[in-house]
This record gives sequence, C-alpha cells and structure tokens, in this order.
Amino acid sequence: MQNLKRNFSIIAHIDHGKSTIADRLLEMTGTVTEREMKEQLLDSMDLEREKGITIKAQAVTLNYTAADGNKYELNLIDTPGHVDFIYEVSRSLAACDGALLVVDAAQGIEAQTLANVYLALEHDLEILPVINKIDLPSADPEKVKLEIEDIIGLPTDNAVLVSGKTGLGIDELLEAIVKYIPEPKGGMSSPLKALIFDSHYDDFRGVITYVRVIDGVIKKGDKIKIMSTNKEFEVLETGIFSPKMTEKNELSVGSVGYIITGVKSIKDTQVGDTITHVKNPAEKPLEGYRPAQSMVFAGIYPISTDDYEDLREALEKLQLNDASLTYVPETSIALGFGFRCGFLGLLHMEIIVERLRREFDIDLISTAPSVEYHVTTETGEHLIIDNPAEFPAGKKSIEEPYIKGTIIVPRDYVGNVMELCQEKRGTYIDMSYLDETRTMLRYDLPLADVVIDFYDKLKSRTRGYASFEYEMIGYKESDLVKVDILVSGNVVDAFSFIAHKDHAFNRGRSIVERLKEVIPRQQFEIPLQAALGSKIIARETIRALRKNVLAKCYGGDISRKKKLLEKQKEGKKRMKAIGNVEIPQEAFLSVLKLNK
Ligand SMILES: Nc1nc2c(ncn2[C@@H]2O[C@H](COP(=O)(O)OP(=O)(O)OP(=O)(O)O)[C@@H](O)[C@H]2O)c(=O)[nH]1
Repeated sequence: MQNLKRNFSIIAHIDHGKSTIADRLLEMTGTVTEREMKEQLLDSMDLEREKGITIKAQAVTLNYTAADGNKYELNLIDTPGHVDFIYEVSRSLAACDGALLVVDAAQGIEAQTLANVYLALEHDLEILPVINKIDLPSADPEKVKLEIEDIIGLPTDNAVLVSGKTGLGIDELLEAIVKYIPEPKGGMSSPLKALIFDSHYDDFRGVITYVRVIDGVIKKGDKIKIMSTNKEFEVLETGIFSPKMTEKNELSVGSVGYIITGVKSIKDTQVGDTITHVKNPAEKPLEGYRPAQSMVFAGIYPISTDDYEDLREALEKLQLNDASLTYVPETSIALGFGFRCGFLGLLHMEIIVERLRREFDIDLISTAPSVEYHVTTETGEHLIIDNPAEFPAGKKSIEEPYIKGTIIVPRDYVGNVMELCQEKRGTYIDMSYLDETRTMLRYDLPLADVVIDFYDKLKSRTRGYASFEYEMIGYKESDLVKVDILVSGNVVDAFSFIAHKDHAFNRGRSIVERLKEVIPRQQFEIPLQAALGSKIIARETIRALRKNVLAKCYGGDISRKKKLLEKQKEGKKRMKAIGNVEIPQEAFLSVLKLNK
C-alpha cells in the first residue's frame, strides 16, 4: 500500500527565509488562517525571535491534496539553526526522509548551509534545492544553482524557485515535496520503533514527547519502554501537531506527532532515544543515540545572596525543558554561593543567562566561560576538569578540545580572518574560492579560544560578512597553565583562568590593568598581581588614599554627616572583601566581561 505521508525539514542559513517559507506552506495548505499567521508560528519563543534563531525543534502536520488527487499528510519538522544545537539538528533530521535546502537567491551558499547539508547527507536524506527571495532585484537564481552544483555537488534540475514573501512558487514547491521527498518506509506489523526527536515539559500535562514512528503502530493504552534505559510507561494519549496538539487514535509508520505518558522529567525521554513496546519489543534501537553533552562551562552567581534559592529554582525549571543544561552547586570565595553550569555552546549559555535575568528577574554574575580539560597527573590519574579552581598543581599532561571551523568570507577580509585565527591558536587547513568574490577557509581551533570572543571579533573584523560553522574533532595535548589573580596577596578565585602558556601573560596583564581602573583607592597600598604558580607575571599597584566622606562637610550639620555615612555603609554592602580590600561588585562585572 502506498504511504501518503511525507516527512521533511527545512535547512537554511540564518535569514535565508526558513520561517517565512514554513509560514507560507502552513497558509497555502489551510493549516492556519492568515489571521493566526500574524504571529510567526514556528518560532514562538520571544528570545528566539529577538536573536533571530530557532532554538527548539518543532513539528507540524499539513494536509495537502495534490494534483494527482491524493490527500497527503506532510510533516514539517523544524530544526534549530545554530551550531550549538547541532545534535538536536541531527536528531530532527533523522526523523525525516528529505529536506528542503533553502538558499537566498541574492546571497548564495553560506557556512551554515554547508554544515546542515552535510548532516542531511549523512542521514541519507533526499535534498530538494529551493531558491528563495527571487522577488529581490539582486536575485541571481542561476548563479546560486551553479554554486549548489559546484560546491555541494547536488543536481539542481528539480530546484524550485520561490518567494516566501510574495508566495510565488509555493504551489510548485508543494507538488515538488510530494514528488521528490521519498515516502516513509517501514513495516506496519513490525515491532514498534519510534524515534524521540524532541520533548518539552507542560505544566498541566507533564512531558510531551515528540516522536517519528519508524516501524509499527503506537496508541493509547500501550505499554512502552525507552530502549536505552528500559524504563516502562503507559501511553495516555497520542496525537499530532496541526499546529496545536490534536488527539489522534494512533500513530503509525511515518507518522510524526506526540505521545503523553505521565513522565515527570524530560530526562526520561531523551532526544535521540528509541521507544518500543514492552511486549514484542524491537530487537535493536535506532542508531546514533547519545546524551546531549555540555561543551562550555561557567559559574553563575546571584549578585545578591538572597537570590540563591530563587536561582536554584529557576535553573530547575529551565532544566525541565532543556536536558542539555547541567548545574551543580559551587562556592567561590569572591562571589559566594552559586552554580557551575554546563552548556552546549556559547549561544546556549547566553540564552540561559538572559532567561534567568528576564523571566526570573535574577541579577547575576557569570564567570568567563571555559571548556572541559583532560588532565593526567604525575601519579597517572586521569581527571576531567571544567573549572580553573580544580586545576591540579602537579600534572604530566593536559589535553583540550579542538574544533574544525569553516569560515566563508568575501575575499577582501581573508587577511583579517587569517590573522584572527592565528591569534586564536588556529592551525590552517585549507582555503578555496567559491566564486569571484567569496572564499572558504578552514582552520582547526582550540574550543577554549573560540568560546571567549571569536564570534564577536570575527563579526567586527569582517563587518558582519563572515559566516562561521564548526564541528568537534576531539582532544589534543596542549601547553596549558593556570593563572591566578592576587589582590593584596590573596587569590581571587573568580578571576583565575586556564590559558595557553603563550597567552597567559597578556590576559593576566589585561586583568590587573583593568582592576587597577575599577578598584577604588583605599587607605593603604594595594598590589595587584597575576601569577603563574609562584611566579608573578604581571603587577600593578593602587596607591593609598585616605578617603574621608566628611571632608566636604566642614559646618556642623550633624544630620547631613549621618546621611553621608549611611550612604557609605550602603555602598559597602555591595562590596566583596578580599582580605582587607573591598572590591566593588562592578569590578567583578567589568573584569569578567573583559575576560569573555
Ligand atoms: N524579499 C524577500 N524577503 C524575504 C523572502 N523570504 C524571507 N524574506 C525575509 O528575510 C528575512 C529572514 O527570513 P526568515 O524567514 O526569518 O529567515 P530564517 O531562515 O527563518 O531565519 P532564522 O529563523 O533566523 O534562521 C525576513 O526579514 C523575511 O521577511 C523573500 O522571498 N523575499
């Protein structure tokens, strides 16, 4: 029997029009009305819209009657667009049989386009090229077609030219989806295999698990189990997204929808895992499952110690919907009680910190982001550390994570990009010309240096024209040291960092220079030092000053004097005392920012 389902996702570089095209498809198939369309449906989170990125994979089912008279069920699975979420992209793609490759007719292929295409090819997906924005005067669809053929090696005979803005070509696109995206293969009577490609926590209904059924049928009342953990659950409801959650009696081969099981935590239904029946289970799970892994770590501290419990609750809540966020309590002499958090990448970290601030209204300090190091001690012990405070004194060797970075940039900026990559300890791999104006560069880079300020610098040095994408390539041995910052001879743990030996001096010096500017003079001299073990590598001194707030009030107005003293006391609350030195909160903020 013919399967009239088609499962696909849209892959595109940021701003090439993924959401706009998705909206048009929803509109043309009558899935949502124009009025409902006002809000861009597929990315609904505020923050997401602001940052112009799609964070969480989502799905929607469209009903489409094709020119051949058949009624098709088209399942569009939205994928996150950013490298931080590459694993989620990969799992969403695994739920599809094909992908629309959307390329902006005026911009051409970008780094992210390439990375996502390679992922789709790894999953054996049929790729349908879609050239968007053909309404633009600067559109050059023929040139973009050639690029797709030359750079990706993908034929473009069946490429569809569209304008997400005007709706031009969307009819043809729907027909092309039915024609070129393969129908789902799988056995109706085979043991159940369903891939979990996303999940979210709903306050009222518990965990909603997004699944794609590969083999078999799943329905209400079924006893199921998660294959990696063998945990068993009962199915309370099955349904599809149209785009609201709509109950359906069953999900069968090729279906994309949700199941509700009364699971309390999304940790129990991790993305990439396989669901099967307790009775007559599948023999083997679907390939490629691995738990999401933190790549970037940072300490997060409430500015006011009163907010500590609120911060813990907020993190707990965020984790309900984000299994890739990890946190453990941590204490810092300088910053007090907080949490060491693990993130998928820098953007993920920014999003979480921003949500803590906005949605939970907590004032925070985050320490400079770091990565996970593999250390072998002199006694042969292997340690994994993600916090400079844990850096062992005696060590034999230390390894750090490396990425392979791909940067596409207009030719004029190649010099700047190469310079930046060199500063970031990159190793040049190769360079190729995409067309007359654009160049693709590849470098191996240490992740630690990429997370610090690589994106920002790349943007400013190429005036925003560069696109950047990376993949992890593993660990490499490196000459790394820990640098401590001392204020009046006391180590301020929040400022300690791990760096390559050649960079230790510069970073250490810039921190003590900055501290000299932001710590107010006190009644005694304050030495500021950067130290590598017991060796001082940089030093500044804040000269002594007798600060007398009453100096200005030579008259006898006692109440005014009192007021000033009160004010000074207030200010002191916002100080952290390191030894006998009072350091204002702002000093931490400004130095940690610089450290970023
Ligand atoms: N002129 C023109 N503009 C378009 C077209 N399609 C999309 N745009 C515009 O391009 C910009 C990006 O479109 P989005 O649909 O948000 O792009 P996206 O790929 O989903 O972007 P991210 O969600 O940031 O990954 C928006 O300002 C759209 O209005 C088109 O066909 N023609």
